[in-house]
Amino acid sequence: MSRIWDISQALRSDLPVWPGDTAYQANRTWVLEGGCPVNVARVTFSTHSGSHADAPLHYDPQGLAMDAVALDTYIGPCLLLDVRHARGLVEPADIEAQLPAKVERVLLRTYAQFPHQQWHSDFVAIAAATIELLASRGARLIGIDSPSIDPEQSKTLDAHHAVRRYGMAILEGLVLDDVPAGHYELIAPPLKLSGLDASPVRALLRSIERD
Ligand SMILES: Nc1ccccc1C(=O)C[C@H](N)C(=O)O
Ligand SMILES: [Zn+2]
Ligand SMILES: [Zn+2]
Repeated sequence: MSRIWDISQALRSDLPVWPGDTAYQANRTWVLEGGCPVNVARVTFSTHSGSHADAPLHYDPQGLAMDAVALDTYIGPCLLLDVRHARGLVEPADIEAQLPAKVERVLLRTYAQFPHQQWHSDFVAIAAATIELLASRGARLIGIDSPSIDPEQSKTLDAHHAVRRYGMAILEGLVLDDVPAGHYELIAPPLKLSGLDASPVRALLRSIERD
């Protein structure tokens, strides 16, 4: 019997968001009462809310938008690595020993405890050299529990541009506290948001029955 872990943040009104970005907001537009047969809501949120996928368009003006990316990148075998020892940037030395010769998708756990209630500007990001190492091992997707693979104050977005050079996909804002490091099936397709730069995902990990 396989097990499923939900590694997604809840999208909710007190969701911490990137400084200056759009807060998550939901309003009831139809209320099931007095002859109205349904409840319906309207939501407003940033494309980078919670657990999300970046589209190449986010960091490349000619990049593919969210509705145009290949979906198989977000579904398939992945390796979750525990890099809670990393400080500032996850460097190649932080993961090399745990990295197989070939890997398709890598998720990095940087938090001892995911900060659900408050924004931390000093989150751990990823060095461009680490993206290059992952690409050299065949990685098509890099995921992290931090809100970005680059530091909050970065203007050069070195990790995002390394991802662009290798055509990799990005997941950010994952919640990895409850999942032991190891091999899983990742299921985290983005919404088909036409022409947009990112999308929230319902990210799941499913255990792999090893024979
Ligand atoms: N909302 C923003 C507004 C401005 C600049 C960055 C963000 C981000 O959310 C960072 C993003 N998650 C990233 O892909 O690095
Ligand atoms: Zn993002
Ligand atoms: Zn990003």
